[in-house]
Amino acid sequence: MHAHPDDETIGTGATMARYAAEGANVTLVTCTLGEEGEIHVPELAGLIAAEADQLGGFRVSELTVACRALGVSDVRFLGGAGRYRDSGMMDTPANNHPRAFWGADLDEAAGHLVKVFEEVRPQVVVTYDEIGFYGHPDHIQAHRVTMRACELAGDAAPQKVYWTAVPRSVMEAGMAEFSGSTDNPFSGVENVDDLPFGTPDELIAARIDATPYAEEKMAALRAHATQVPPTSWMFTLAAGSGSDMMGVEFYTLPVGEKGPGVGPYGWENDLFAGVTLSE
Ligand SMILES: CC(=O)N[C@H]1[C@@H](O[C@@H]2[C@H](O)[C@H](O)[C@@H](O)[C@H](O)[C@H]2O)O[C@H](CO)[C@@H](O)[C@@H]1O
Ligand SMILES: [Zn+2]
Repeated sequence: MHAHPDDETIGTGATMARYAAEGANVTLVTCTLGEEGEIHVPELAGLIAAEADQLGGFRVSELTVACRALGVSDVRFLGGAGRYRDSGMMDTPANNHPRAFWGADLDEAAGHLVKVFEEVRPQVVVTYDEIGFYGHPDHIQAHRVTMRACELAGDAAPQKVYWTAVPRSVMEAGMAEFSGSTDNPFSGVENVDDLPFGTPDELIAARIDATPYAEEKMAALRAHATQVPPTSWMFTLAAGSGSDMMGVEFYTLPVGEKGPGVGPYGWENDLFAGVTLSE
């Protein structure tokens, strides 16, 4: 359950590609069309919300191409395409748009997700933590709607709910990797504790190694060209010594029992560890 087209790839693209390839039914629910995003493709600049306001429709096409690269075919929008609008960054005027996801009625929005749960019957659901990983209103709302849907769904609720996360140790490695780089995403940050995200390693529940699917993730990132320019630090990381980082994604487990794991903190390498698979 993601907020905008591109989040599925940035946060969980390798995981989605791995499970799709392994034969799991992967359903993506995206809450908005990303109407309020920036545009990093100069020839498309006129689509911006303040002008033609066509970016949402274009990002639907980017999402279609990205999910094809990930091998994911069940791609849905919460309440149907266009029901909820990208709310923009926190405390911007777009927060107050009548269809802004940030202002959605929680139970109404959760009801749309319950309908998906009742149809798909997921054993596992993935979304963001309480701060939406980095504080974007649509990410926070995606968290709230998902957790509310789990409360309302009864026997259609998942056995396990994961939240995307990055271990502090990986953040520190990333800061070291980019310390001398001109496109340092951590510029101005002295200490990993100063970052608004990052989870203590001991609170991580799963380290999903989908390294064999890193290239699928990169292809999907390239599909989101309006949001992820070729100069993005993600491409720098993928081309550098941090390339393995792109194929490994981490999660906490707020709902459900952790299955068998490895390492000092017993990290799972399978989101379905310990899950009862329906026939
Ligand atoms: C990854 C993600 O959630 N992207 C959102 C986010 O995009 C940011 C926004 O454009 C901001 O103005 C930029 O400075 C920042 O670099 C972007 O990551 O917010 C957008 C508007 O809500 C959203 O469309 C985009 O998907
Ligand atoms: Zn987002």
